[in-house]
Amino acid sequence: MMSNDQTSAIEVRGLTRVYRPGRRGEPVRANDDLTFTVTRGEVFGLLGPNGAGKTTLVSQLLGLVRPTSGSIRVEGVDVVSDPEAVKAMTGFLPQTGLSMRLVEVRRALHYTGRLRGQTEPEARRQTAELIEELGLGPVADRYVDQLSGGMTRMVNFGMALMGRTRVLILDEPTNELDPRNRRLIWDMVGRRSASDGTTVVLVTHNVLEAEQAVHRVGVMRGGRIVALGTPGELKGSLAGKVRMELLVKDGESLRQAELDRLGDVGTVTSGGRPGSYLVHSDPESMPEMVKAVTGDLGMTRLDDFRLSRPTLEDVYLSMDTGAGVPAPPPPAAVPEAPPPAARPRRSAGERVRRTLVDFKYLWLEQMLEVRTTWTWSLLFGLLMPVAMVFGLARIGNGLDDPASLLYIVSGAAVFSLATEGIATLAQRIGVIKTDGMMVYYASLPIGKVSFVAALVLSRLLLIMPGLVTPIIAADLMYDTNYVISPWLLVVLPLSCLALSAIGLAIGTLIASMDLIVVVTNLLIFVLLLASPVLIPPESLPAPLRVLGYLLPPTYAADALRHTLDGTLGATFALDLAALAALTVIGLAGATRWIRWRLA
Ligand SMILES: Nc1ncnc2c1ncn2[C@@H]1O[C@H](COP(=O)(O)OP(=O)(O)OP(=O)(O)O)[C@@H](O)[C@H]1O
Repeated sequence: MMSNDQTSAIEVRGLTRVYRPGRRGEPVRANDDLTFTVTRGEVFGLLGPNGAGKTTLVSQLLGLVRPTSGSIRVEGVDVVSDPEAVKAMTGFLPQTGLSMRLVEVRRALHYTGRLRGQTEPEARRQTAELIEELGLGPVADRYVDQLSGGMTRMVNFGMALMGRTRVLILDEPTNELDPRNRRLIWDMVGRRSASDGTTVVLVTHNVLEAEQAVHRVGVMRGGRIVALGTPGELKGSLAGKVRMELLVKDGESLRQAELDRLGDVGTVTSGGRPGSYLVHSDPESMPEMVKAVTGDLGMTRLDDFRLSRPTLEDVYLSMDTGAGVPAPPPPAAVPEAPPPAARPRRSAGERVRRTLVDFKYLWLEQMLEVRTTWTWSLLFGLLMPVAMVFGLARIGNGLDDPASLLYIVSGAAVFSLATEGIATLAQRIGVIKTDGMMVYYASLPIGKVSFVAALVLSRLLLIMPGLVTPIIAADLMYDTNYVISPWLLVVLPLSCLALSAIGLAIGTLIASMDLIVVVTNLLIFVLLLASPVLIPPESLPAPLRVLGYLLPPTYAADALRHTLDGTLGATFALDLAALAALTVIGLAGATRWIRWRLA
């Protein structure tokens, strides 16, 4: 989509990211003045211990985390000013928290392709190819969340490949995989880079395997790149050395005197697990080294020892302990970046079409996820409101009095709507945020409008039965004499929309899932206790009456009641206006507040 006449696909300059955890926490410099380039078609590995800043770096490459200072260009496009363009050309495999877990493997791949802008035939073709290539045939029609951890990872890897993007960012792609599948992943990464010219940035802890797969490695520590080069160049610091690996029996450790003795003949580092040590020395010192091990330590203390040439893992481990760190090479000379390629403007028609396609697949995904909870939804949507009508029959003058009946029916309908719409939608957003699924959605080139619309409309179908069943139930059992006005067609969906928008806004605004649950339950509780939804306001004490009119569901219940008894006057118009305003404020706010950038 964009072209850059330089050969560099990714240019990072002076990139720094400081996190400021809480009010009292010390600022954390997760990335500290990083400067490097990744050439087009290169497989670039990022290695480093936990907390080195690798995930922060890849999140910044995707525009999900905003840099504190410095710049990133992907294919000539500035990530900060145009993250959407970067997402459109980047496939991403996050470390955790992928969505599409409650749909089948085939759909997860297909929908991801469509959300990345593929046409229907392209998405189908690539889905079939990847199922074949990744060996997912036997599980293609199973739900992703029913697969083993390793299989899920394979599916997630396939999702990252959908759309044939120019850049792939893979955060620990081989986690949880067996050796055969690890090999398969590395082979596929190699093929994409060699034949399609795909640029790959991959984070891995698997140094030995990375050595086979990557062209260049950046080793990170404490937010900085402490070594950068090809595996061969990095091993240069240990070139000509002999490597001896020692494994002491039963995970015991060497005593200080023994470490000192080995230290006389070479550099000793930890082998990365208990009782394992690496000694690197000059070939001339080899006889002395063997003597130190077999004579001084004694074979009875050893489980194993072997001599070999150093590997990239040795370089990595030696850096990890601080011993033998190769001096970081000076920052690569980055050529002056060309001005960002002009982003071809999409026509308005094309933008609308894309938004609708995104909406369709996000909505389908949401609707299909509901399959897993349909029994509960059915129970809630159909039985609970009916049960409420009869449970509330003693309020006021009971169900035999038409005025009282209307209050109870519309109150029960709106109460059930508020529970489903406000509480479950807020909690759904909370789960999406806290489970890290937002990372997945935010990494796709989709708009927030389609995302929000798909969420709301998928819930709308679920909550509508809760609104309609008490009306029908009461009509079947009592002679209600409702006025069936066409306004019902406005009031029912508008009430659902308004209360869903409130749920969405609550879920979006509150950061903690626990707090979302408390707030939504509290809202429902207050609604029950103090609202003219269920009881005529005149029978309530004044403070409760006022409180009731502060609650949005009151307007929904009031509008419903007026529609059913045909009193469509000024109060009714006011109710509709309040519901419309709540819808607009809730949806516009949620679209604005949903954090597409994570930090
Ligand atoms: N949202 C955040 N708020 C505050 N600190 C953060 C945040 N995200 C990361 N950090 C801190 O930034 C540092 C780098 O974290 P990062 O996740 O980038 O490391 P990593 O190299 O990917 O680690 P791992 O290999 O364990 O995934 C760590 O000290 C971490 O605690």
